[in-house]
Amino acid sequence: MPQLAIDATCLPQYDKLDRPTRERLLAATRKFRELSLDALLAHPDLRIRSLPKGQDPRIRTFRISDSWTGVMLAPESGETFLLVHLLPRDSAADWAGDQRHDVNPVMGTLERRDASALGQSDTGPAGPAAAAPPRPEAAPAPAAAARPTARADPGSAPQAAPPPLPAASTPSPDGTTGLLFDRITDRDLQRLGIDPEILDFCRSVATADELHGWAPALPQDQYEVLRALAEGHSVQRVRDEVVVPRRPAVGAVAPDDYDTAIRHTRERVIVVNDNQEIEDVLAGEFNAWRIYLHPMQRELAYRPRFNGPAKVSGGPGTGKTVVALHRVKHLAEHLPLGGRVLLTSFTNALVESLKRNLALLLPPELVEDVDVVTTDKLALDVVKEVHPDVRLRTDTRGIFANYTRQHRLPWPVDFLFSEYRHVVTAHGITTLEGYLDPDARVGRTTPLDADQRREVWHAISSVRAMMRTSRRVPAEDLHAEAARILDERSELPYTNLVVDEAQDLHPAQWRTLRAAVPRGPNDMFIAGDNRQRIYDNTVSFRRLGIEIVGRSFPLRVNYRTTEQILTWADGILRGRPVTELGDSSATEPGGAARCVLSGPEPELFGAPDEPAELDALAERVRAWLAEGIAPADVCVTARTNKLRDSVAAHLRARSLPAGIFHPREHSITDPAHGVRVTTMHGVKGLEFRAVAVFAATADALPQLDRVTSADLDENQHRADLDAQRSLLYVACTRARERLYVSWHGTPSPFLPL
Ligand SMILES: Nc1ncnc2c1ncn2[C@@H]1O[C@H](COP(=O)(O)OP(=O)(O)OP(=O)(O)O)[C@@H](O)[C@H]1O
Repeated sequence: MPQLAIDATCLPQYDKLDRPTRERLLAATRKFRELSLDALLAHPDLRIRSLPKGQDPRIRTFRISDSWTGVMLAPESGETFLLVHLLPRDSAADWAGDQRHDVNPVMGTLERRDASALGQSDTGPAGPAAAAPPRPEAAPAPAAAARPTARADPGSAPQAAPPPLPAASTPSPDGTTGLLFDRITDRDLQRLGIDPEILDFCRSVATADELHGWAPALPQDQYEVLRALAEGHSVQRVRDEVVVPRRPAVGAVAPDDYDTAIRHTRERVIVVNDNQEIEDVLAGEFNAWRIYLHPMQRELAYRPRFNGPAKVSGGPGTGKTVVALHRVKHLAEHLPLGGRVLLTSFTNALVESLKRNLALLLPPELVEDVDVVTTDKLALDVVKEVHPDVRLRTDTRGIFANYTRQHRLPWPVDFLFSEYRHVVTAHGITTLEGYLDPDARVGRTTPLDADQRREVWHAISSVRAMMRTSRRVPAEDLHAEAARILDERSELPYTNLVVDEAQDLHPAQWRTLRAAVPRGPNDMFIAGDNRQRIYDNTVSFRRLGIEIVGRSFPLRVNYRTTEQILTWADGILRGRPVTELGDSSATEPGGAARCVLSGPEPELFGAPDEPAELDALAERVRAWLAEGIAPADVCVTARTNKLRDSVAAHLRARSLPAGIFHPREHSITDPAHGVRVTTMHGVKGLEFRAVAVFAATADALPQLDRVTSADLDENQHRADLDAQRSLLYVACTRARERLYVSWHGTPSPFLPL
């Protein structure tokens, strides 16, 4: 029975079809699944045709309607049909004649090239196809093409005309030609999967921009290899990060085994198993991330075994959460009898969103084996088993403030609270001797002599005792207790643990996590990004007994944000080295993220006062809605609850559908489908087509009452400022296509203006 597969790069074209044509396409695709090969080829409505003699014999066209034609790859081996494009009837044959599909010699993937544009068509550059001008598609972004918005658009007008075919150049006296790939040998290029034709082609490319211009015409995976080399990465690294993850797990794929290659090209191709799946895929009712993973993402998520804790890091939108969710799937599918997986994160809002997405990815029977809870809830549950009356306290700073006032201590409350959070509980210090240890306060800039330390220790111990007596315990102490209880148990609650947004966890929370799962293969899988650390926790995995060495993996392709938005947002962090997750003393290895999407530059607006800023915001939102962006795809974010409320009220007063978004419940006050208005903390982990950041003014960012004064502790002062800078960065990088940032009066010093 024939099998149907769909190339994700053709999905954007589906959006252009009217409803009756879509229904006809669905009916046609069902036939590909239901009829025998002979019946299919003879079907009077489908009118399956080969291309004229001399062109790719594997390509067939079929009739969708009088005006639309489908293009299929129909390999001679096997019975898998790959739907590669949907085109107006009069241009389908021309397009199909220009393309060639091959099996990559090293990666075993199915790639498409515009052979005509590259002068590599079967009929040769002088043939009829070559006479047509190059007609590159928008960059065939891996899988991102399947997203509902900002899709690549095969077959439509080119985004930018490609440069003319590069001409061969003459070597300079030193033997080099000044061309892009001079430093790479032919042998290395071949080993990386570059075939002889593309090798010839790339020998004459002079600049990365020139290469980029040719992207739509080049075989997709070979372009990925060339792009990574052009960015200056070593051959070894390109092999490890681009080639190896794409290579088939078992053996090589023969050059004429298209059937296997189609099934193996999991990044771009979906093999549909039933009619419902066809409908879901074509109707865009599915989430691309459920099916398409970048080879690197797939390799990490589905690697059978890590010999201990593994870490995935990468900038915003690089798919860390997606990888974490797929890892949970893999772990749940391979659980030993009685095993359980914990998926955890920092806030209730993040956990709720993980729960929702996990339910989309896992069948219900696997969801049963996974707990999705915040790390604090985990600790509370563990402690409650022994002390059922204990509750979590959230007003700890207030208790310290009362104590400081009542006892007229010589230190401000923030100093004492910070010693409690960042020294005593962060380092797990349990005795006065431990606190007196010269190393206990490493990194603190306010010195304390031994007598002062005794006094501080006494104050902290007294506040802790009060909180214990009341049975309302702050998270830091709750975790210390949970870790102690777990350490004494022989049976631990989980076999595997996956952490998302790991950058915000406090060391005490990490101790609970470490203690909740036995050490061994696949014990911990950690995803996070220190650029996005918005709470002031710094962590050393090594000191916490979480040994990552050799199991740390960067993700570098951004699927969410346009290049224009990410480049601008990166300016917010300018000059600040990005540190490694779990090792703040090391900087993350270089290699900027590449964005698969492109769009307009962010829009910036400085208003004279708040009313003028509100007016401009309302006009911006109105314009987005007029452009066709759905209200629920628009988010306005502001620093405080008060600003959020006033923005929502103002937008509503201007007859715009806007409601306050509550991230924890993932709910919105009326109207249900309105524009989301929320705080900057509330947008963490989310994404929207259009984001407006309101009131990025000097007095709101940084909010100085949340920043330790430099007199108290310089390092803490810097860390607090960094956390607020990251907050702005997080807010801006939630935008997929449009970003608008406004302020009134003096702009925030964090803005890259
Ligand atoms: N391979 C992929 N193909 C298509 N889309 C992808 C892929 N990987 C991730 N995405 C999409 O990119 C967006 C960002 O993914 P995700 O939220 O996992 O990134 P992240 O690194 O966790 O982001 P952040 O750290 O900013 O929260 C999502 O819309 C996701 O569905």
